[in-house]
Amino acid sequence: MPESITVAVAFHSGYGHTARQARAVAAGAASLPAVRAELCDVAVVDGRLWRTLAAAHAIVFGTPTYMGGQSAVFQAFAEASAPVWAEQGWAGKLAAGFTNSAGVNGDKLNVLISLSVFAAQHGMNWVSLGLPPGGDYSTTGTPEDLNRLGGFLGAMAQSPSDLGPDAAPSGADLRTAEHLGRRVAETALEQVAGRTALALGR
Ligand SMILES: Cc1cc2nc3c(=O)[nH]c(=O)nc-3n(C[C@H](O)[C@H](O)[C@H](O)COP(=O)(O)O)c2cc1C
Repeated sequence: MPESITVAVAFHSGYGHTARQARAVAAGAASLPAVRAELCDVAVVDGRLWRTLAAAHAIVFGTPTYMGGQSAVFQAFAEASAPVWAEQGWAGKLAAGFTNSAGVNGDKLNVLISLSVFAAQHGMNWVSLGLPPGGDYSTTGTPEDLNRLGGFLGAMAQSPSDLGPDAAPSGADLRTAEHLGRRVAETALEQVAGRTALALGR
């Protein structure tokens, strides 16, 4: 068992809303003992970023939804990862994803699908959100429910277009992001323990 497990949160945020979601994912991961979370802003693509991601056991990818897709800055990072892809440097790592947009729907699912395909191209193992749908899914739901936006592939958050990042995303969406970070960290701990038991290195 290594001394600690590292979960990297590789994200872009144009105006700060998705950055709050990223911090919540990191807080959820770091809430487990022996887990360290590293926040990586992919707007800065440098050697430090690649070294941090190479050392991580899991990478959670996050981006705002812009024009129904991932932001151009995130996509530039994704394309810059091609040399890592060529060597399958992230193969076997865990991956997960999150996105935030102004619309309740806003085409967020398209972004999560794109992030999961990106992870699959890298040979990573995708961790889903693992929560039942809350909110308007049933008449007993409330806006305070975890997963109030009813996604399964990753964590979704919604920030009304006239609220700043001090006021959005909502507490429920941030707790949903925390849940994702914790779930990824738990899965990473299980994976490392399993590999140790089987004496498989990575
Ligand atoms: C260029 C651009 C495109 C956008 N496209 C969408 C969209 O397709 N769907 C949506 O619901 N919101 C869209 N929005 C709103 C953003 O997703 C929303 O403001 C989000 O909170 C921004 O996150 P950020 O502060 O991390 O950049 C768009 C915003 C911008 C600037």
